[in-house]
Amino acid sequence: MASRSPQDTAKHAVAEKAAAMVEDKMVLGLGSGSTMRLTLLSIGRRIQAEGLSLKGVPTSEATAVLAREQGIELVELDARPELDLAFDGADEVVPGSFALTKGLGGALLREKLVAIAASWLVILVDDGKLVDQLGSRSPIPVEVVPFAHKTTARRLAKLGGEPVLRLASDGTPFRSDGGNLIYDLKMPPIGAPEGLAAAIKGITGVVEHGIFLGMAKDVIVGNADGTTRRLPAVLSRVDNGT
Ligand SMILES: O=C(CO)[C@H](O)[C@H](O)COP(=O)(O)O
Repeated sequence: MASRSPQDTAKHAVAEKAAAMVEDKMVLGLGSGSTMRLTLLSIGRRIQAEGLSLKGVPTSEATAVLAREQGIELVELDARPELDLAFDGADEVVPGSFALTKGLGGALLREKLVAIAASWLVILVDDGKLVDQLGSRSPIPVEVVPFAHKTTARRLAKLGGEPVLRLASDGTPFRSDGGNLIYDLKMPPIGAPEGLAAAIKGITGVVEHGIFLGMAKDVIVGNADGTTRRLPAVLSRVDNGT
């Protein structure tokens, strides 16, 4: 077997830890990305070994396919508006506030809808994702409607960053599962994410952005040596965007 990179080791460790939190008959929110993929595989192993009966709301088509393969029954969020537990990855996490950047995988809209519906949102990251301020290692993904998207991008630029239209691997504009476009807003490190989040959301043509505030209840960090640690719980919350 090929040896794992330190980052892969961390992701596997955090996936195992997350899967251990699942209890029989739970309805789960299922995020997207490579860490979630490993988490779904770990949950699948528990389903096989223990016969757990689980339902889940997927946040992307890719997650839907894998979750079904693992034996998780898919349900509509409208049918189960409260989820027992949700797992997701993130692109940046600020320890303490649990402010997050998400959406480099392009699933931020459904991810936010699921995050808001979850009684307990657990974020799963390797420790390279921890930052002092959002915007330090990742742009802020912003999902916009295709109509007049260049005009929307010009308005985004007025917030002080550089919006870059995301392209798919074939060079055409990337489309989200909802058929929208994504601009990656390159910003200097963001001192006050609440203000920026509200300003982005206030631009007509913006569907959603990847700043997640006050949503994560738990952050599990995977380390390169295969251990995991939980970040100390958040004491105060800010607007969760509902
Ligand atoms: O927000 C996301 C997708 O929209 C992912 O959760 C985020 O990009 C982390 O992905 P990975 O686990 O592959 O690093």
